[in-house]
Amino acid sequence: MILSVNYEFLPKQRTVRTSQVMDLFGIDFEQGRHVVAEGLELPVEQGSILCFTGDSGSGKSSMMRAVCRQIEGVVDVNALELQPVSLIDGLGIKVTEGMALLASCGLGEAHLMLRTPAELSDGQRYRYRIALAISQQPAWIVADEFTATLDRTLAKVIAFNVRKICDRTGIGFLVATTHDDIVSDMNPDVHVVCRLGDEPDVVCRDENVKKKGSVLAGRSGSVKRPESTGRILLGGIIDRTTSASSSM
Ligand SMILES: Nc1ncnc2c1ncn2[C@@H]1O[C@H](COP(=O)(O)OP(=O)(O)OP(=O)(O)O)[C@@H](O)[C@H]1O
Repeated sequence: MILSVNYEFLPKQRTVRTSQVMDLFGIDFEQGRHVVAEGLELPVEQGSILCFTGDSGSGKSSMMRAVCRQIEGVVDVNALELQPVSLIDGLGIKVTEGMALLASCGLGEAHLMLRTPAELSDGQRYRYRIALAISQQPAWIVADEFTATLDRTLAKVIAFNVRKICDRTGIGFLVATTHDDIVSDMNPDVHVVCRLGDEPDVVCRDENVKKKGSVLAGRSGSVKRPESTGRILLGGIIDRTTSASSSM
């Protein structure tokens, strides 16, 4: 897939104040565009994970939106409508499958499964959105601000589980985050590093592996497990996820 993403410099609405700013910075009406990417080649394959990282404003969301315009069957976790029913009811799948899925998204405790989305914390609600998106088994799930509302240990666990779910179900993921600490746990097929004022870098997992001559490349069972957190509840998530994997 070839991506070109750019925005016109000039304001949509011209006012006296916008003209003054343009004068002050020497911007005239013919002048340029803000280029995020120009003719960037991105290998987008069904069932893969593309992870966009970079500073705020570097173009992660813009790039993801551009990819979404060229693929089909996309569910956006941030656009999902949450019904005022318990989490386990809202998924609309078998109870055992629902429990396993919620556990893999860090919602493995019974008292959480029985709550409605409105009764969750922001971070819990985000995790529920991911579970809900997965329950719909779309071709692609897009998650902007991925794990931004989560503590970093939990974020890494969720990233690790997303990799496993991708490998197991064939659902593709497009995720964007300023926190690149999740990249090693998620082990994306394509890592797009967006840069302020420069073209993004594209790092492909297979190429990476080839370059390093490593055996990390396998599509399953090769993902590095996050280090033990020592937190009982998080440990529970990992344990439950392990047993959940077989039923999904
Ligand atoms: N509709 C638009 N029109 C003009 N410029 C835009 C538009 N959307 C985004 N931009 C600009 O493109 C650049 C990249 O924005 P984008 O939202 O893709 O960044 P981001 O890396 O996702 O940032 P953040 O982490 O803060 O969400 C920014 O400078 C932004 O101002």
